[in-house]
Amino acid sequence: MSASDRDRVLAAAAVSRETAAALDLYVAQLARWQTVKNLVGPSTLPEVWTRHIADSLQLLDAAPGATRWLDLGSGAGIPGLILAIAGREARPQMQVDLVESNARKGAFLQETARLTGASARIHVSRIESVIGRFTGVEVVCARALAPLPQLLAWTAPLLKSGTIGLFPKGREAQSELTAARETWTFEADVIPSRTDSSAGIVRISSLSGQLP
Ligand SMILES: C[S@@+](CC[C@H](N)C(=O)[O-])C[C@H]1O[C@@H](n2cnc3c(N)ncnc32)[C@H](O)[C@@H]1O
Repeated sequence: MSASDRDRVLAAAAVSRETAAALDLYVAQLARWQTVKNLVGPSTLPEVWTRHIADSLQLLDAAPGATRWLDLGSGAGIPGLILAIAGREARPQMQVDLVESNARKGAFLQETARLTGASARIHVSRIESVIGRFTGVEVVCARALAPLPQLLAWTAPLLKSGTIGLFPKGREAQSELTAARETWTFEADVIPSRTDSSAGIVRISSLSGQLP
């Protein structure tokens, strides 16, 4: 891990010392669990501040003021737990639900949420089993989980009720949008990623129905 990456990311996020300490704790937990549980791609760990933390934090600006978040397929808490740790400083009502089916990742999320004091609720479950339980969600997000048509199939009831979808994507963003439009009607824009010039955040709103 590069100390300068850390300092740059924290300065850009303009977080307090308390939030910085909680993010440091998250990074320490990730490094500790990674040695035995392999939570993230090993090659990404040295770049954790840019590849995971900054990549997650940029979602906050894609949904200004939103405080009720749902993160699907959270893995090691990316982006959901990072948003729960850092988002509450500017948004005291911040509450993030995280859905992750893998038990060892779920255990990491439970322990790290507790240690960091994050306002996160962890659901160690399959998305299909729990997605119908969530109400009042302002933003649903998912990184590196599934192609856009599958994400929309899972989240359609929320997106039809006014929830915004934020889905970080790589070069495949446009082709996945085209594929999704074969089935769904929605408004979308692609916000350029601040951490990867070839990537973007697909923002979906106003999903209005499944075409016949
Ligand atoms: C490639 S990882 C991405 C993790 C994290 N979002 C990230 O960007 O690093 C996908 C995660 O989704 C979880 N997952 C896949 N299908 C799922 C499902 N149907 N329900 C819940 N979790 C699922 C996997 O266990 C895995 O941790």
